[in-house]
Amino acid sequence: MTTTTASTTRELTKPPELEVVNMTKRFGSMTALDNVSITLKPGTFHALLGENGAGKSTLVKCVMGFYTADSGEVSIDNQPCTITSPRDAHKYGIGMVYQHFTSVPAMTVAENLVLSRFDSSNIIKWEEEYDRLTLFMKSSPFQVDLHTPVAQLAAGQKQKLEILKQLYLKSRILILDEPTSVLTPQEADEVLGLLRNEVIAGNLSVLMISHKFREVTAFADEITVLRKGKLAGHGLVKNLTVAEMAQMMLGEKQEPKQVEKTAPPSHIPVLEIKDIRANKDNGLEAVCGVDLTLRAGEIVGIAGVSGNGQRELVEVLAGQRPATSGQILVNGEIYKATRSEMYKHQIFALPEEPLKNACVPHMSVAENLALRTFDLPPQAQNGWLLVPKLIRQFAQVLINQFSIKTPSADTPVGNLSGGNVQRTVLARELSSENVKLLIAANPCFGLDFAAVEFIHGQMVSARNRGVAVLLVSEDLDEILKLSDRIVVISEGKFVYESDIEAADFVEIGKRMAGH
Ligand SMILES: Nc1ncnc2c1ncn2[C@@H]1O[C@H](COP(=O)(O)OP(=O)(O)OP(=O)(O)O)[C@@H](O)[C@H]1O
Repeated sequence: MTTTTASTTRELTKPPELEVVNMTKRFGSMTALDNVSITLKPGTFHALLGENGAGKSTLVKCVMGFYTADSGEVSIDNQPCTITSPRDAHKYGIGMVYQHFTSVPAMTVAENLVLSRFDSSNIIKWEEEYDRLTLFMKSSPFQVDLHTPVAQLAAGQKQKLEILKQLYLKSRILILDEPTSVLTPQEADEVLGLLRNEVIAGNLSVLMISHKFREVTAFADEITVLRKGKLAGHGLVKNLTVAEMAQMMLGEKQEPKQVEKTAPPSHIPVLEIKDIRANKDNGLEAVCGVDLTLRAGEIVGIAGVSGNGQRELVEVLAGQRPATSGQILVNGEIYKATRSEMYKHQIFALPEEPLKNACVPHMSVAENLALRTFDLPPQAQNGWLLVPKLIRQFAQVLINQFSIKTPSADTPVGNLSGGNVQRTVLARELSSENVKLLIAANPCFGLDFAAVEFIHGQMVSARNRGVAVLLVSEDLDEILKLSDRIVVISEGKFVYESDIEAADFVEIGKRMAGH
């Protein structure tokens, strides 16, 4: 069916069929994608599932022309096509939306849209552009104010802009790589719901990488599952249960193993934050005087939309950013977050963006796993003589225990998939039996469901052993599931606090959105 509307700037023809046939991609001796075929039928919402390292990103990067496949082909409406760059993909109507925003914060929505065009000329006639953009916005499934600088948009609006960019570029096939990881559950539902409406109207096809079964069952028509680089299953969502999808991903049945909290939190304060203030990199205040006491055997969740000061607060606690005023006590002693204090009080931190903040990408998995302990026995003798064999053995235990998918312990950590980098850092930070205070920032970002369950279990077990856990997360569901107490951070201030049983979800959503 072809639909055209004279008053709109969007050509509403049916999207083309995208077919990937027998695609293989190797990295050295490692086969990331092994003879995989997938068909994205016109006007369908298709989810691409798989464990961390299954090959999902490699598949879509081959389709987008970021990588060149070793064999196999892509065809559009049964015509084989050569795609060697995202610009080529765009010619065939294929566009991609990433986990992270790609718009320029200091520029307005209109400027970002015009900038995104591959054919932008050197001279831009703004009046004409605004007329065209206004018409385009009217015909779009959602609207964002054209004159607002991107820096002032909430996360949901920014993600809508990323999608609008693709509609503006007339993409008819949208590839989304975990598009909701930075959104609140309400924002995620809104964005996916609007996309689904476009799919139902026959204006778009969507291929979405996701680890969230809730979103897959609510919005997708069809799934394709990858396992260890191979096609592991395919089917219609309406014919499949979540357990069946999970089984396709893992190759085996997995019963959910929820770790229960065993006792209420103690009254012993471990971390006391008193009127702490800290600046952003640009010198403006990010943390505006916050107070919090975290007790042994307690998980406190700090909820908030990213960019509200939580990253800077975690950096202060982890010794990566100075506080401009205020005081922090750990176990009643003044704490300045030095390495020796962290060691003395057994404080462990899982920062955001672990590849950048907690790993040395060109060093091996084994070396990264040993970063905390390489100079301690038994991995080192006399504090300086490193024993590589023991470092590797120690690494192998953690690789098995945390199911890190890596060709070997000697592979550079920068070559692992996002989820496996995260597992490597978690393995290093959570494996210490002695941890007393754990500070975790978005610990499950990008992890597959089995890994999330495992990490959540580890955090609750740590809590049950008396560890004080500060969980900073943009995933509200995660905070509600794990925390004993919830605090909402907005514009650098704690604007809501409640025991989890008494928490008011509507109020939390409002406070997170800055109301
Ligand atoms: N540039 C690269 N060099 C070497 N190996 C790579 C490279 N990119 C990916 N790999 C490997 O290919 C495999 C598949 O990775 P890919 O990123 O496609 O997985 P994924 O399913 O998207 O995982 P995740 O859910 O963790 O993002 C992994 O084992 C990864 O280590």
